[in-house]
Amino acid sequence: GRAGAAATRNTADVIVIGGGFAGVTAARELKKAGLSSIILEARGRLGGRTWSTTFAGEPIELGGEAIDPKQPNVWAEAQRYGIATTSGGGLDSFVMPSGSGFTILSPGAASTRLAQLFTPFFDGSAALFPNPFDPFSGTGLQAFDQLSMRDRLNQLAYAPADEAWINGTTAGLSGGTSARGAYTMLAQSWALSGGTYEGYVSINTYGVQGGTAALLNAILADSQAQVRLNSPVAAVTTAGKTVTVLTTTGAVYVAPRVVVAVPVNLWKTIKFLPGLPAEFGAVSRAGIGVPNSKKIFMHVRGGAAGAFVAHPPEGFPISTTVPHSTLADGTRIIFCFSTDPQVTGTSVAQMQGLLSQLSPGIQVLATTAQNWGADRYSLGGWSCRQPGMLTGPYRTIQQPVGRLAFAGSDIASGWSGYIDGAVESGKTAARQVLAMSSAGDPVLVG
Ligand SMILES: Cc1cc2nc3c(=O)[nH]c(=O)nc-3n(C[C@H](O)[C@H](O)[C@H](O)COP(=O)(O)OP(=O)(O)OC[C@H]3O[C@@H](n4cnc5c(N)ncnc54)[C@H](O)[C@@H]3O)c2cc1C
Repeated sequence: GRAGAAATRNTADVIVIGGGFAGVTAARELKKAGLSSIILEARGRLGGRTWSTTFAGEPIELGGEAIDPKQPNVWAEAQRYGIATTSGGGLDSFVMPSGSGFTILSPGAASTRLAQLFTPFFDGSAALFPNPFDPFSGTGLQAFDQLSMRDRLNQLAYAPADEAWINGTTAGLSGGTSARGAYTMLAQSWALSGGTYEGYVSINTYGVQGGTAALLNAILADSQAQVRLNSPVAAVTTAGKTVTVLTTTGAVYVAPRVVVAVPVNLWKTIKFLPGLPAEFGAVSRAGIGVPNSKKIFMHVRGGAAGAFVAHPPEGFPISTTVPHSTLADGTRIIFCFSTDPQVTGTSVAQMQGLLSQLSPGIQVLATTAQNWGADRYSLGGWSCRQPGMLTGPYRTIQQPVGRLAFAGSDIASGWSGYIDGAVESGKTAARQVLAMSSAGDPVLVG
């Protein structure tokens, strides 16, 4: 009847909560297996922590950007849909810590020393992660997982001038201080990169032609999912064979199975009935997406360092700084990261003050930034597990609970913290959904 027809519109074989790479990939994998899905996305756009937009007339990515052949899940998606990759232009110099300031070096000289300094940091990574796509494959993981990146720096007792070259990277990845991020997080990325500094830095070489949105949209089209934007989920209730999903706007969706593909940091904001195992709430409250995380784009002119990469030390208000593109008039677009609560990224004067220290004479013309830490639908930036998480609750939070499967780069087995991890986890969640028994499920029409 009429009431039944109205109810079925909000029904599919699977409800996918969250329309980032993890959720969209899960929907596509489910479609391949013959299951329909509805994607409920809180924002007015898909993509989550990837966001293709423009700045100074150029295409930019305010979130995740680079993909690499060493990241097999996302690379395969680009190949599957015939989406080409891009790579950046030339590089003039590296700007590195020196005394209380900075020095401008040739890329070759700086890279050689960076490799020398980083290599001992990662000694033993291959034993910890012999199969780097299975984070539990190694021996001795338990003890190493208790270490923060700061603990590891301290173990190696670098001379202060040496440590300053690499602690900006460990602090930036950790979300502000090297004491926050787990050493095993970076050790696993290193192992995934083939165990060399060159392999590790090369993962930032390639972008996606047409932006990450082009890749996401290709996967989405294949999923044939219905997409409901502006649909933040407030509650997920399982009763018998039915999961009922309620949005903050009062819409109700029902399905026999659900994929929860929101950031881990958002789990604590959704009311799950019955409640999830304690590990889920504990990790969500502690956080995997790093706090205060910002990506800042700047349109600049001139400067002594030319097109430069900078690695400011821990405590400097911005971290890694990278050239993006050169415009026809010779001005440049560059970007940097910051986890300093005092840095907004939207103040030209503030960025001018900081960049002048890196590349004297540089002129900042305009900026734009995204604060992922403050964003209510990410509550954090890139993923970085904290000490003890991998060998503690991580296995549990990768598993389904009843009719709910969980997805997201934050809980990936391989490249957690990367688009690749989101794609991997979407595939895993779809497999988990397919493995859930369908015996006695309600027959859904629609
Ligand atoms: C600044 C920055 C730079 C990065 N750089 C790179 C890079 O160069 N290369 C790389 O590979 N990775 C990079 N990453 C990481 C990469 O962007 C992420 O790992 C990946 O995009 C995460 O995808 P996801 O689907 O797991 O989560 P998300 O993209 O966060 O998707 C989750 C979705 O859930 C939605 N949502 C949240 N709450 C709700 C709710 N209650 N109801 C419904 N929907 C909800 C969100 O709006 C979002 O769309 C970067 C990340 C950041 C922040």
